[in-house]
Amino acid sequence: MYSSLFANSNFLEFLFLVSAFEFHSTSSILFPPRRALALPNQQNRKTNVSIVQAHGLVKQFGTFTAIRDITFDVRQGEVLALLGPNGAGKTTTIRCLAGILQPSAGYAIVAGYDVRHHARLVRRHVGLLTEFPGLYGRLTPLEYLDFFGAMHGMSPADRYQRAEALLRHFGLWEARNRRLGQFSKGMRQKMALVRALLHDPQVLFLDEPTSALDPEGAFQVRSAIADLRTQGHTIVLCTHNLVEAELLADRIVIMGVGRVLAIGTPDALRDQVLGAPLFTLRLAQPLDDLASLAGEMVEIEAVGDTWVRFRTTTPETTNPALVRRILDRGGEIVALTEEPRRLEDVYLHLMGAAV
Ligand SMILES: Nc1ncnc2c1ncn2[C@@H]1O[C@H](COP(=O)(O)OP(=O)(O)OP(=O)(O)O)[C@@H](O)[C@H]1O
Repeated sequence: MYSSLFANSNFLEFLFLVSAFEFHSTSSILFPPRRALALPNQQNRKTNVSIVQAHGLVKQFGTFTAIRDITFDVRQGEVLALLGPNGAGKTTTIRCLAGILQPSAGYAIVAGYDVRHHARLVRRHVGLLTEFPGLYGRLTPLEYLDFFGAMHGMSPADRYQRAEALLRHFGLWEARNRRLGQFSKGMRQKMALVRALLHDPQVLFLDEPTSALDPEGAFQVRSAIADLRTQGHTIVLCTHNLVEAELLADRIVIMGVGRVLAIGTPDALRDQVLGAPLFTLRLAQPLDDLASLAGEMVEIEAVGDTWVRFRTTTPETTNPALVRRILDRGGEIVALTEEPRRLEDVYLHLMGAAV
């Protein structure tokens, strides 16, 4: 019976919150009071301060090593996406960072606290949205949030004020008197986001927040995350959706099974894995010295009578100069297009190399 309880993600989430509450209720004298509530429309700023630092994290389950040598940081106000195949260790990584799993080796500092030695403090300062969040279907949104706000040690006035602000922000205020059991999946996921944000956490961990949703629900939740990003929330997002990662994340960590393969902005990953931007220039008529003419300015990948495909790291200055040169020689340009360098190609390339 206990094993089935522990296997239930709702129960784990409940433990997560209760343990945060226990700490708060016994230690409020030792630690400073909560920060003033930040309303959802307040603008936060991006800074270079690392609010999440993972150094050589390892997690073993018995003899099985789920993650090894995981190292990255997340700056304040940054959205970092963890991308990787099934079983790569994304959930294990964020569970270690959220203070739910004890790392087997390495260390991590989250919101100023060591996850190994101050897991409860870490849990108090982070919000976690699990892949399949459970809601209590018989409660209304306000009852539900009031319950979890109390768990976090918030006063009744704070609980109501914060719940109202968040429900309004996420377009759920009109549904405040409906039971959660009547909510659509998109609404439920937004409620789970509201709950994760209720105690104004410094870092938000979102584990595949759109994976179980239909396109409309996924759009709603993605928009909500984009809003949070605009406001400067610090977010770690696990996803399988490359478009979502590119849309929402400042930087992306690509994981192979149990380890980090690459980290960077989408453009930096493209440059790193696929090389410099690639362009194709097409002419109306053949131009005799096209290859030598272009070859002096750019790195040619392929060339024909009426076209040339080339790379350059400085397209802003090099491409106009190349165009001028071709026109001066009497060439007639039909098109100059940039070849798409898709994040999917980066991902597949890295997965192929990692096998
Ligand atoms: N409690 C556990 N006990 C034993 N093995 C576990 C446990 N939790 C996770 N694992 C294993 O660790 C590995 C990484 O799992 P994890 O859930 O972190 O991957 P993931 O990248 O989140 O996968 P997915 O994309 O499928 O959600 C998997 O092989 C998984 O079976």
